[in-house]
Amino acid sequence: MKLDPFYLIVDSAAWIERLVPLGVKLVQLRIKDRDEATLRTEIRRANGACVVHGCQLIVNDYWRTAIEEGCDFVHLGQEDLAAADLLAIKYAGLKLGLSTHDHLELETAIAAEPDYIALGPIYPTVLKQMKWAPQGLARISAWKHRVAPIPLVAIGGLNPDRLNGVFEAGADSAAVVTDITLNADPEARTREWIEKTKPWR
Ligand SMILES: Cc1ncc(COP(=O)(O)OP(=O)(O)O)c(N)n1
Ligand SMILES: Cc1ncsc1CCOP(=O)(O)O
Ligand SMILES: [Mg+2]
Repeated sequence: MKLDPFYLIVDSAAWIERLVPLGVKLVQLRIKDRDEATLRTEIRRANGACVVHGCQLIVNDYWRTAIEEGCDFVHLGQEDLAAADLLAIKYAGLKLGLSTHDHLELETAIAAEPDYIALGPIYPTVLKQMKWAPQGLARISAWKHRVAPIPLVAIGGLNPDRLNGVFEAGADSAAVVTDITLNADPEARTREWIEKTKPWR
């Protein structure tokens, strides 16, 4: 499976409706701490916008609601995976992306036969407190060697100036949150990401 090299991650359907029409082809809805009804409405809205614009939606964490809302791709961290019903996810035909931060997590992820594996944080991130030190570019190459042909996603502290480095190290896709959502001009920054990831498309 080929992943788009630009992987946007946002926390609301409003962000998806705002940025996906610019040409984003791979987006994750990463919602935290919202009630079930809001979550469902957000997933439904996000799915609608992605269908209209031919964008692949990936729902973070909430795999049951994703199935119920007709989505086809979920992202799970290691703790999410341990609590999830992997057979139900596969039986429903969902594609699956998994987070990894160390070798043990990598082997756990490979055993689950995912559709991509993410490695992070590559650089320091301001999005959330991480237990792991920044992994660096050499780790991407080591991961690529182990996971291929499973696509590899790099995440954490990425910006347009760091893209050449992560792709040359072996990443298939670069995921981003705050470089875009905290940018003074998210639309212009999104266009810059689309442009700079073109050579790997
Ligand atoms: C592409 C991608 N990579 C890693 C993560 C992190 O997932 P997780 O470890 O479950 O942490 P939360 O995002 O749920 O806080 C991700 N969401 N996407
Ligand atoms: C969720 C997550 N997992 C590893 S790094 C990260 C945060 C990525 O956010 P940003 O692109 O703002 O550094
Ligand atoms: Mg999670």
